[in-house]
Amino acid sequence: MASFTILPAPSSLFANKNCLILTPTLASAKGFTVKYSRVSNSPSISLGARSSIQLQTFAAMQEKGTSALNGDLKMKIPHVLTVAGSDSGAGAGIQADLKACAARGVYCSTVITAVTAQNTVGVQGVSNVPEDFVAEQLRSVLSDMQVDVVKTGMLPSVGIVKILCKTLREYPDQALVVDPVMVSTSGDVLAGPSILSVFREELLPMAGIITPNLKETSALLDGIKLETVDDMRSAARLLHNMGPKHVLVKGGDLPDSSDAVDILFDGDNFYELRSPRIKSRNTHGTGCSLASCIAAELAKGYSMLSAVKVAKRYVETALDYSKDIVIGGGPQGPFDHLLRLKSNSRDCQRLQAFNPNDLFLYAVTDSGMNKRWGRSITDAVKAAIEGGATIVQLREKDAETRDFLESARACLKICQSHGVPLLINDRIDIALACNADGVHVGQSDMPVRVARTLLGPEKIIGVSCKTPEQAHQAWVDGADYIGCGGVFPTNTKENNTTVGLEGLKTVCMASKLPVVAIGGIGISNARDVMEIGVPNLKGVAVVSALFDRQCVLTETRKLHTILSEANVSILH
Ligand SMILES: Cc1ncc(COP(=O)(O)OP(=O)(O)O)c(N)n1
Ligand SMILES: Cc1nc(C(=O)O)sc1CCOP(=O)(O)O
Ligand SMILES: [Mg+2]
Repeated sequence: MASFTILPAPSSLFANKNCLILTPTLASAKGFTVKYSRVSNSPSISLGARSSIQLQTFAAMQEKGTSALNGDLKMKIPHVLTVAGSDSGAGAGIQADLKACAARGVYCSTVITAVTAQNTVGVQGVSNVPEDFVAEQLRSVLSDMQVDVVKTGMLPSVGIVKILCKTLREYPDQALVVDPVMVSTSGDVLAGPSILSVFREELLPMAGIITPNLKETSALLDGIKLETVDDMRSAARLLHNMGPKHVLVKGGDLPDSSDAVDILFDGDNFYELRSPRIKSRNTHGTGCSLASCIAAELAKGYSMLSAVKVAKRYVETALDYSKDIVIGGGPQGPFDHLLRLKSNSRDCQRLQAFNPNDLFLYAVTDSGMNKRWGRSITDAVKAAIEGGATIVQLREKDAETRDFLESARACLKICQSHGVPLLINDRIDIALACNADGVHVGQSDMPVRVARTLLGPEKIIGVSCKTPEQAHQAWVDGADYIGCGGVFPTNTKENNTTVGLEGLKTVCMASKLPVVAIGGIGISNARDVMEIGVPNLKGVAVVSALFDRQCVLTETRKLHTILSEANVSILH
C-alpha cells in the first residue's frame, strides 16, 4: 500500500485538471486511510485499490510537493458548511458559526433554516425558511463547493431534518457534526419535541459526532435524569447506540461541579474533558461555537479527540477573554469569537493536542554547558532526541534575541522532523516568532493567562510550581502541565529552593495537570523520583545530566533506559 504525504500540512491540494479534490477528511470519507504522522506533522494517506487517475494525481502531488502550489496544483482551504438558524443578535446560530470558523482559519458556507429575532434578553420571533428553499440552498452549496464537514444547528421542523438527511445521502462525502439544538440559552424553544424521532431515526445515525448539552441529552433519552458525571457516561453510551460515531455530552449545566465536565464517548473509550468553569454573563452561543470549532478542526484533518480538545480550549479562551465585554442589556451576552489570538493558518499545523506522555524525558538546553563542551545547540538537540528525549525546551538565558531566534528556528526543524515538541523557556516572543509548539514560564515570568491569549488555544504552556496553590492556579489559568522542583539541589539554577520527593508528591497529588519533576535529577536518582508512584507524574526534566556531559547521546540513552525500567516497575 503506497503512502503519500500532503504538503504543506495541514492544507490540502487539488489538481484542477481532473478536479480531484482531497482533504484529509474527504479522503477518509472516500475510504482512504489517513494517518496522522508525528514525524512529519502532516496527514498522510494510504491508498488501497484506487483508479489510476487518482493514483496519478496523488503521484503528481507527491512529486511536485509545495512547488506545485504555483503551478497546476492549488491550495484548498478547509471548508465547513453550517446548516442553522440566523440570530439577529449575532451571538449564536449562523453568525456564531461563521465567526468561530473564521477564527479557526476555515471557510464557512451557510444554509439558513430559520430567521430568529433575538437579542440578549431572549427570542422575540422565529420564522422558518420554507423547506424547498432549505433544499435549494443545500444543493447550491454541495453541488459546487468542496465541503469537508457539514455542521448542523437549529433544525426547526421535521420536514427540514428530512430534507437535510435526504440531501446528505445524495452528497455523502462530508463528515457530519450534529449540535442537536432544541432550546436557546434564554430558555426559548427552537425545535419542539416533534423533532425527536426524526433526529433519532435519521440524523443521528449519519453523524460523526453529536454534541448535546444536558437538556438535549435528556430530551433525546425520553427525559432521563442527569445529575452526575456517571449519569453523563451512561447517557453517552445510550446515545451512541442510536448510531453516531462519537457522542460529546456537555456538562456545563451539571449541578455542584466547580469544573465544566464534558464526556466524549467513541463506542469503546470514555474521555472526561475537564476545564475550570468560567463565570461570565457572556456565554450566549457557546454550544454553536463549540460544534463549529469541532467541525473546523475536523476539516483541517485533526482527529476527533484533538478536534474536541482544541474546540473546548478555544471556547474557554474566548469566554475568558470576553468576560468583561458589554453588549446588550439582557442577562445573556455574546462573547468575542475573534479574540486577539494569533490564529492564522501557521498556528493550525499541530495535528495532535498536547500529549502528557511527552513529558517522559524532558531535555532542557543550557547555552553555557553546550559552549563549555564545544557543541552547537542544534547538535545538542539532535543528540538528545536521538537518545530518546520526548520533548525539548530551549532555555538560553544568555542568548541575544536574534541568535536565540535563529537557533530556535533550526531546532524547531529538527524537532518537527522527529515529531518531538519544542518549547521555549521564558520568551513568548521567540515562541511566536518561530512558531514553536509552546512555552515554559515560571512564577515571575509572563502570566499563563496572558501567554495563552497571545499563543492561542493549541499551543503548549507549562508553568513552574512549588506548591499546591500554584498548581491549582496553573490549572485555572489554562496551563497544560506543571514543572515541579527543585526536587534536589542543583547548580544549574541559582538560589533555587528544593521541595524534595515529599514536596513533589504533595504538589502532584494536588495537581489536576500532568507534572514533570525538575532539579538535580539524573541517572542516579531518576528512578527514585518516578517511584513516588503518583499517576500524574509523567517524567523528569533535566539539564546538566544531559548537557553538562561529554556525550549527550549516551547520557540521554542511559536516562531513557532508567525511566523506561521505572515505568515498567510502576505499571506492575
Ligand atoms: C520543565 C521546567 N520546569 C521548571 C522550569 C523553571 O522555570 P522558571 O521557574 O521560570 O525558571 P527558569 O528556567 O526560567 O530559570 C523550567 N525551565 N522547565
Ligand atoms: C531550570 C530549573 N528549574 C528548576 C525549578 O525548580 O523549577 S530547577 C532547574 C534546573 C534544572 O537543572 P538540572 O537538571 O541541571 O538540575
Ligand atoms: Mg522562567
